[in-house]
Amino acid sequence: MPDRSTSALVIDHLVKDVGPVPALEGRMLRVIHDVSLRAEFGQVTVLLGTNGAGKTTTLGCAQGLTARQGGRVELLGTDPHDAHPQLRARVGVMLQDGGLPPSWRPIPLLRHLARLYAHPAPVDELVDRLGIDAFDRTSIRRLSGGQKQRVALAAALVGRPEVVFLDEPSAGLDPQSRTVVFDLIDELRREGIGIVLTTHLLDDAQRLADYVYIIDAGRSVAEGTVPQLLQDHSARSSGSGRIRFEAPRGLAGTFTGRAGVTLAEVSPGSYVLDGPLQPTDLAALGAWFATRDVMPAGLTLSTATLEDVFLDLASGATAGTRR
Ligand SMILES: Nc1ncnc2c1ncn2[C@@H]1O[C@H](COP(=O)(O)OP(=O)(O)OP(=O)(O)O)[C@@H](O)[C@H]1O
Repeated sequence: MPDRSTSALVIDHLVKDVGPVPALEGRMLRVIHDVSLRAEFGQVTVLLGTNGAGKTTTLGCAQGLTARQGGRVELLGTDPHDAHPQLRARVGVMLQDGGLPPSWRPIPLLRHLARLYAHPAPVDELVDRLGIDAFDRTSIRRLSGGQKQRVALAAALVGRPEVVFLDEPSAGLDPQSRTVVFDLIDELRREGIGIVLTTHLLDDAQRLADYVYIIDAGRSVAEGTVPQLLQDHSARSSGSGRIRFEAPRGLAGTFTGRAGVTLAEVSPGSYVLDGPLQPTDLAALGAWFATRDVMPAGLTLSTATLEDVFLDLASGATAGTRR
């Protein structure tokens, strides 16, 4: 069982340069300017960011794979950069490109990895759970992207890690495998493992995240639970909620909403109530229907999604600045 007196991972004002970069005449490029985050045990912490935002680089520093130029990193209570190799046995890593030896077959590879740990997870159970036996006669190099992903996840979990890093875990998975992987992640969370997951798939983040950090151009720009991020977004933006319905024509001018909440007839007989909607706006709309004796058709309510939050916050810029 993990020691819960510390966080699984703490990153404080991380700074990271890469290079020297030939295209910059050998200068270094600052790709992480200021990233802070905290991942707790028994939670899925999601790093969200556009391509090149700095997620993989941040994870590399978190795992101690690469030196940093500034900031503090504590993985399982220790600075991973100068930690004892034993720290590695307590950490599971699923890399974006798999990082698996291409000539091995999946099950012998997993059995080999299991022998490196004092208390490995039962390989047969992982194989069964992730449907790996269906393609065990194939070497890693010939596996499909989704099959490789499943082997990479099994490899990350075989040592019974206390914290696990999953870089784009659902990339390339068909819907069925995606469900299997998500169920497994839910189970790891219930077992108290700290899960740090990077993705740019907003559905994945919305489905899995206990806490989200949004990284943009090498900086942390927002954090919170999904409901908190949605709430902050709706406070920042008008038009974050929308109710659509069909009703007789020409009624829009008879509705008076709160400040910022407007009813428009967007095409004959099709209405949209738009604005920073609150429950009182639904009540006002219901009362308006009653006084007009209108029974609306096709009434739908849509609110902001994590995608709206992400598009609002992420500039799409990449992370580099010459040093
Ligand atoms: N060795 C390097 N030399 C030059 N640029 C680098 C190097 N390593 C990383 N970068 C740059 O740093 C930025 C951050 O890269 P990183 O891989 O961390 O992004 P990411 O958020 O994981 O992106 P993705 O979602 O596409 O995987 C990118 O602009 C990348 O091109």
